[in-house]
Amino acid sequence: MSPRDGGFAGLTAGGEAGEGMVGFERPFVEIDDVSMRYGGAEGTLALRNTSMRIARGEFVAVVGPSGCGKSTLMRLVTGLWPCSAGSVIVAGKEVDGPLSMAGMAFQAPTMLPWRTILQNVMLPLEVVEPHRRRLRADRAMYEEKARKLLALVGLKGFEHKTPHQLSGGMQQRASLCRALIHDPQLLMLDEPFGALDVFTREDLWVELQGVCNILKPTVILVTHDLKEAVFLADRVLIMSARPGRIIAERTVPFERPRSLDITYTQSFQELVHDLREHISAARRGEDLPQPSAGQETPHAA
Ligand SMILES: Nc1ncnc2c1ncn2[C@@H]1O[C@H](COP(=O)(O)OP(=O)(O)OP(=O)(O)O)[C@@H](O)[C@H]1O
Repeated sequence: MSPRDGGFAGLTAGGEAGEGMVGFERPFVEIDDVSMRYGGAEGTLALRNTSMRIARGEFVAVVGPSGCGKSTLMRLVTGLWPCSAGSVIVAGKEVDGPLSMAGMAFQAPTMLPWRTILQNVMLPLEVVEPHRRRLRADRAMYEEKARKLLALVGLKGFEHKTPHQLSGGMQQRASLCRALIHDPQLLMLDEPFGALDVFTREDLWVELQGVCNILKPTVILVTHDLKEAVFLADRVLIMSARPGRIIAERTVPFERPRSLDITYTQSFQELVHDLREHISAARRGEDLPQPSAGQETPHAA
């Protein structure tokens, strides 16, 4: 994003790591034969020989039994932890430390209680270069961008409230804005709506879909909610029980934009049911047959 683009232009796909990558067609995220063990040789093997490919701009959901290594995968992709074996490559570069091009949102919105919502949303700009430098030069433009993001998720008028003056759902909306404020090319969402009631959650699916339609980031969403995975994703990856690896995937065939009405259709429910069967089998330590040819995608690892 350029500080001279007036702010809202920054609400479209792009960003520093994309510059000079015209014609960049290799997968945006490449995870090759990754294993991860916590706590040394005798520790917990969280992931074993996991591989996947994610295309630029693709929205991928990762589902699997509890404790199978989904959050671990997120940590490896964002560079918060190094992998024990294998490689993680994002935008053509091996990940060897925290990725500044990633925006993250987790189950708990973790807003700083003494800062206003606007200040919380702008927080990444104070720590992520080159925005930190640019923020000093053009604070008004970045503030405008934060306001526009907040308006996009229905928080216009709440900019100067503090987090405790907002509901859980409103805080989660603000945390999505915070994840998006530095124009991330990669959006990592780890159970972002897990703590919310079903109505708020569904509202936020629609809002997230709308935001992604404008910003077009590459998204990896970890979720236990299979409806959420099918509603939001282009492709759903299913992990085995720990040590986790991808055992199956499903391409989601529904056109965008999707309305919540599709969640009541037979084809939607069949896909959710199919995912549930895979996860039940994974919990029992079984692998179901791989997808038929029509369901495979070119990004499959
Ligand atoms: N910091 C850590 N130190 C040691 N072990 C860890 C650490 N973080 C996770 N683990 C272990 O690694 C395994 C995978 O954990 P992870 O949090 O990645 O799973 P998950 O699929 O995200 O779980 P859930 O669905 O329950 O959120 C678990 O057995 C967990 O106990």
